[in-house]
Amino acid sequence: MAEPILSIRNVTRDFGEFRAVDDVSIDIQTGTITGLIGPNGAGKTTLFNVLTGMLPPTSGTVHLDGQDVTRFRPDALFAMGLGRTFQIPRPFAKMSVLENVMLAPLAQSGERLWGPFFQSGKMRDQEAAIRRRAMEVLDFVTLAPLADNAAGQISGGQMKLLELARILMGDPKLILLDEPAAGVNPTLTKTLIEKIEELNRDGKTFVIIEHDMDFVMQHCDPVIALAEGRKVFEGRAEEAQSNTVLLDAYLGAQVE
Ligand SMILES: Nc1ncnc2c1ncn2[C@@H]1O[C@H](COP(=O)(O)OP(=O)(O)OP(=O)(O)O)[C@@H](O)[C@H]1O
Repeated sequence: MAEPILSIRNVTRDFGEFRAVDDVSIDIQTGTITGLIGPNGAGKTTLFNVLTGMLPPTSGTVHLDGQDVTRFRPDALFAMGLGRTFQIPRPFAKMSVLENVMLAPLAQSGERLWGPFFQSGKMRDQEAAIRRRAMEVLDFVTLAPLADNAAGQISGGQMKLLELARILMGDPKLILLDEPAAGVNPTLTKTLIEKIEELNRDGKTFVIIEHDMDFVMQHCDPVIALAEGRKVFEGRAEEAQSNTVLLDAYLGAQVE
């Protein structure tokens, strides 16, 4: 098998005495849409935060494309092709949808990368190129008609599409989505799924945290489950549904 795009080895993350992620090892294969499931508090978002450099692991390693990126900063990882969205989108509310997208590479790749352009006389050309690219990605995520609207005024589902547009500015090869369908109406969820599948056919790899089991069953393969910080299942979606360890984990979490 080809080298995994992301290799997570024995990752543990403690908050004081509490172990939120416990010795997790996962290989994400290039070209897959992996579903990451598990009851509330299982450690899914914490694992994303470790993978994207927002939190250092207490121990363990993360390799991206074979390179050890453990403790790399989010902007460095974004520049290397790792994009992520958040459970709760947080656009700059007063800025337009287009401006939010135009800011993405500046805010996330850092001045190091873009600084020289802005110091040179090419600034205006550069801004026009960023604007063109931003309109392209807005068009792709179906938000072009809302380009001039304030980002704070669009719906929650549209904000999720806006987040996807922002990370697409970096042309990521690996995209981590945290609950993309949560709180999104069925029409926009359908659009989001179509876009994910189109990007996937184009070669982009996805890891998706999602509670909606229909979504996971239909669109994710493989499925990985965490419970109380540990990996308790890895396999096909159909197998997840009848896995007793996993069912116990969900029932246990409900009882608590
Ligand atoms: N910064 C933090 N400080 C202390 N505890 C934290 C912190 N972040 C997360 N935790 C704890 O770690 C555990 C795992 O949380 P996490 O958000 O990763 O779970 P999750 O699987 O993403 O849950 P959900 O599905 O509800 O989003 C929870 O018990 C949470 O309270």
